[in-house]
Amino acid sequence: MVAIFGVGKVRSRFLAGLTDFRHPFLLVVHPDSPEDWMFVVAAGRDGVGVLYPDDTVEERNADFEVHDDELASTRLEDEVFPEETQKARNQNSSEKKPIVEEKDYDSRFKLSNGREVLEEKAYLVGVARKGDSDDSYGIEESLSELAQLADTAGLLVVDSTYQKLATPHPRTYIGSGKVAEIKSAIHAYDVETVIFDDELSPGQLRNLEKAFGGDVRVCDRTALILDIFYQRAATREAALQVSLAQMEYQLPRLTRMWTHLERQSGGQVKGMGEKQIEVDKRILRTQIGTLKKEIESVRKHRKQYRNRRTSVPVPVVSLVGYTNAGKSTLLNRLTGADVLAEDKLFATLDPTTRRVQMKNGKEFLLSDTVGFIQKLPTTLVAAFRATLEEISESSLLVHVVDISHPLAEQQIEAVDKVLSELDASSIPMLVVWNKVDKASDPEKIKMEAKKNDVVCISALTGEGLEEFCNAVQDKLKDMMVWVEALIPFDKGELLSTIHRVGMVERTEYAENGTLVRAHVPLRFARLLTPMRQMLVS
Ligand SMILES: Nc1nc2c(ncn2[C@@H]2O[C@H](COP(=O)(O)OP(=O)(O)OP(=O)(O)O)[C@@H](O)[C@H]2O)c(=O)[nH]1
Ligand SMILES: [Mg+2]
Repeated sequence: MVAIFGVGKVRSRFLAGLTDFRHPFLLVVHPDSPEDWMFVVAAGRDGVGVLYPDDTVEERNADFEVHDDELASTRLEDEVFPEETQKARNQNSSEKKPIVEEKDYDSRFKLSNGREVLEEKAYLVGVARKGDSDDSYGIEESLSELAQLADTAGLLVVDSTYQKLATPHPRTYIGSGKVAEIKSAIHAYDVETVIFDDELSPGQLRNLEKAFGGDVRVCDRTALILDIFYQRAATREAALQVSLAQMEYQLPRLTRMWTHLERQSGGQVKGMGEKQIEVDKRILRTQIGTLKKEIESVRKHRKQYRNRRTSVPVPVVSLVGYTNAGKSTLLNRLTGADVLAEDKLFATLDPTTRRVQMKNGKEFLLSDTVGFIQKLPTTLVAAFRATLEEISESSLLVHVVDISHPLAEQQIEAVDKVLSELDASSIPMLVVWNKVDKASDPEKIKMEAKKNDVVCISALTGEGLEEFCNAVQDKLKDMMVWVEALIPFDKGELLSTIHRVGMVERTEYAENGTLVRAHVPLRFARLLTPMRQMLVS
């Protein structure tokens, strides 16, 4: 039997993510002798690590640094594992001494966007599949997006390369000639991290690290996106979802950590690897189970909240679209909300819903959601199911497109693909071309938009926003039903709700109430059934 004693943050050169060296860890102690901690398990982007008290200090110094002084300033973990963190604090408050000494690579940390990040040199590698259709993201565009992701994660991209292949190499993803070429580039640029544009298998990751040798780390697009999500998760729900996605990604990759450790220690830990991998996997599976349960309870809570909200018949409109398309800017512009909007990928992780009040008194709820990207890791889509349910239960989707982007068409396709994965393709959709102010030929774009039943806007300058709200109303009206009802005079509030959420065509005062003819949301029409019957009788 073991007891999970502390939760905090860990710094590790190969366990932690590329740039943000802080990852949650669990300190597992023996209940009979709590001073003898048994092991620390830490979930970092490059694997899940386990550190034992018997490990030599050299080994720990090489790969694992734990800073218990960071426990005091942990925000995310406070929210993820509040109780455990508290216990860890109590445990550590008496002896503030770090387990291992601080290493000198602190000098390599830089401040970026108010965060402490290590600007590592990264080299990007992609594979162009022979026979891929021309209308998908091209390899150069995909690599330039990968560079943007790397930049968002705080890395310094020094160069990139790609290879045309019919199918990726099963052992090393790229051919041996390309491996040699990258190896030279690693030496020439002093590269610390090589990032592949597609998800690599655990075996490919291992073989590539071996081939590049030294301290060079290999990671893939999925790990990079997971790291960005990890850096940006600011709420408990987002943190839970990202942790789950990270752990599911790491589970099959656990072996890598052990081979790495064996290599680092010159084979001293050989033999214990196999057994420990099983222990580690079991711990990780238990953790995954706990996280799933927590996320399920968040999902239930969210559903209850949604049900409560839908009892008020205001339609919910969700903004969907490629990352960086301008969804949050549009929400802010229309509602005066203060959602973070910036020129970085995945600025928004949590849905924010605000009421939009139009000039004519009509209103709807507008929800901002997490952006999509091509090659979106499936583990992330699965982990973010609770958040994304917001989308699948809305009355209308507004697909925000950055029309000034050279690959706008491919981005639209990528978004449609994710929406169909979420079973949301059947929800009515309004397409909005945003950033028209930035387009090279705005007039041409606007003409094109008219032909395609698309609204052109600039969330930044405010151009086209009235037209946008009218288009939303028109779409919502298409989903309403026609009712004629006699509302008794003592139900005045019902009449004002009809005006607020429906489209009133006519009202007439009769002897025993107000006669209303209007388009109203279906749910609301049901509420009016007795008053509709009054009219018939
Ligand atoms: N020129 C121009 N820039 C815009 C417009 N709308 C948004 N932007 C900029 O585009 C960048 C991304 O905007 P966000 O609103 O954060 O995009 P988002 O779709 O919410 O992105 P994620 O949250 O990452 O999915 C910001 O730098 C905005 O200032 C626009 O209409 N014109
Ligand atoms: Mg956003």
